Amino acid sequence: MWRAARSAASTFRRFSTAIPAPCMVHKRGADILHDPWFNKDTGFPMTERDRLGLRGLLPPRVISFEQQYDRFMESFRSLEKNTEGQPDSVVSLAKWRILNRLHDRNETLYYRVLIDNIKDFAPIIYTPTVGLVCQNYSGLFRRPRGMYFSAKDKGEMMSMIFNWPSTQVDMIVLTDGSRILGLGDLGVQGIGIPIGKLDMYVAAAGINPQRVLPVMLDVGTNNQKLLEDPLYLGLRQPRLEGEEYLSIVDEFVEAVHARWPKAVVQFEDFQAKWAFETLDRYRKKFCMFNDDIQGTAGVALAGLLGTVRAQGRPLTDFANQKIVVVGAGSAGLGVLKMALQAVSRMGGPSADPHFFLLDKNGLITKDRKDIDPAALPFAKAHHEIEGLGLHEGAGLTEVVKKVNPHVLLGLSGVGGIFHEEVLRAMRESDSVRPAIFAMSNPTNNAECCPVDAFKLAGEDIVFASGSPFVNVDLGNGKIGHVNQANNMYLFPGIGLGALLSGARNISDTMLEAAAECLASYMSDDEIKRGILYPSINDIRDITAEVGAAVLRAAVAEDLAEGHGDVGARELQHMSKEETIELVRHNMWYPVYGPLVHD
Ligand SMILES: NC(=O)C1=CN([C@@H]2O[C@H](COP(=O)(O)OP(=O)(O)OC[C@H]3O[C@@H](n4cnc5c(N)ncnc54)[C@H](O)[C@@H]3O)[C@@H](O)[C@H]2O)C=CC1
Ligand SMILES: CC(=O)C(=O)O
Ligand SMILES: [Mg+2]
Repeated sequence: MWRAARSAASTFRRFSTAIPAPCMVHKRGADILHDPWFNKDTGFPMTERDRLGLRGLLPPRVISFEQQYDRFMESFRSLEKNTEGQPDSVVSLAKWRILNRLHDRNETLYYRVLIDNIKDFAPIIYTPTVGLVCQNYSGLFRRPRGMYFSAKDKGEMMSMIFNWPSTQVDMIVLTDGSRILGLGDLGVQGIGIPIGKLDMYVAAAGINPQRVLPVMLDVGTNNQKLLEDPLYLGLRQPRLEGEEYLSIVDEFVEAVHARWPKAVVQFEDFQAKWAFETLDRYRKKFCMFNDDIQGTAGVALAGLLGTVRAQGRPLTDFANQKIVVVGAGSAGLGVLKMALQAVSRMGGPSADPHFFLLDKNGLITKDRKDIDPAALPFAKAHHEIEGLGLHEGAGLTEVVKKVNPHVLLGLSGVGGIFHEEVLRAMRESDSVRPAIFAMSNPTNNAECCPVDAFKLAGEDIVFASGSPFVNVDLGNGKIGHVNQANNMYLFPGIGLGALLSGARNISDTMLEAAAECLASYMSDDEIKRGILYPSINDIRDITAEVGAAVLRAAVAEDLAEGHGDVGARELQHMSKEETIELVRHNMWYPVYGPLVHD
């Protein structure tokens, strides 16, 4: 098992400074064993046991990293076997617990098993299981991870930020818990999302785990069930609104930038109104982005461009694609905004995109009363739809039947909304490869499952979901490929590229560069087979490419101030290959480093 894992690991090792600089430790004895960053469990060599006061605190035999790795994987496989036949949620939480215990105990081993087994473990530490973990957080809570700033901390955040033990923080993922995946307002329990996203940062972008900070901004919750739960761990008050809310976010971002002025901040799973408002408020002021609006947009655009290639059409044909987007929240609107920019680039300012946007009240038109200003650019005018027999508020089935779209894309959070009639209607699509993107998370919130999609919409479709599903056996040796259209393919590279360029802020051009890089990663042969995104096993490789593309875009726009030893001028003179090498070289890789000098 180790041998196989090691060969995958050797791919990663190429990108890293294989032997870490000697890392000396100021702690002694049990304090080292209780510090997951330094702890090697039974792997401490005798010299370190002698000199760090560890003798007698461990059983005498020294076990190698490889043996520890194999032992963990064996326990994991036994757990899988022993929980066979139990409900999915029980099995998933048991798997999460065993990984979380390792995370608490020994970070080096944890991140190594995570990196080497990312395909198996991403669904546990990330979507879908992370959703279940958030829902059950109060019961699962054993020890804290990350930082919690609450409305009660107003006026104190500047000093609180110095309670964080690491001297340097590079990457922060921040949530207020108001829209966790498609699960709604989970209050303080949403902390699981920043933790999972940052685990992906370590695995995919090689951000040093000592330099990441998951943050929960607890401004209350409107989830009545949580407010009534005696074990709920967050503030038991309704959410702050308006200026009161913004003053809390303002205070937090000021505190963070006072201590770590160059940290990149990713806003995650904020309800739409605050997602847009905070992005607007901060994006020109410091290096931040909103993953749900901007990361998702890039991943969706890359997939949409892939569907044009899958039809055997030139990319410029993107401007002619009829795309029905279901869900007009932070993700759906982010996707359409980026798609509109792409259409304008391809077809010029007079380009006329064929986008149809629906929310819970149906098709959005300019006749909509109290229309969300962010949805207005995508609202259909009467003359654009009267020929199709469509109207304000038309339902999804009617829209699909009358539009015959090339693409049906769901970011609604509503499980099963692409029901039988909708999927059957996609058979009449004007595309030779109709595309169905059921992007909502977690699994139960997907707009449809791939088995239904291939069965009802036809075997020639291209399919993508936000959470992982297995490929579909279509019989006769044919496979219906299931893509995972998830922002995990971009946010690690956006964050890493922004960090290593020392970008003052994250521009649209940097985000476009990320999307284009992902779009061009796939070969024509893969695209023809309906494979739009790389295997998650290649996530470090794709992240290196995306990170370098983002970095080059920051340099080209004169936003890069440099990072560490590499200044802005040096970045300007780097070739494409050199930027990729720089990014790879900066990726942290988990190996036990010596804790004492020879
Ligand atoms: N695959 C990925 O990478 C990502 C997936 N998502 C998923 O997208 C979903 C939505 O996220 P946000 O846009 O942030 O949420 P949101 O709450 O801002 O927006 C949801 C939208 O769906 C609409 N909607 C609700 N019920 C509907 C119905 N029956 N028919 C049509 N539209 C309906 C709402 O009116 C709203 O416009 C979530 O499930 C989230 O997990 C979000 C970001 C990234
Ligand atoms: C993937 C993600 O960011 C979401 O579902 O919110
Ligand atoms: Mg999200």
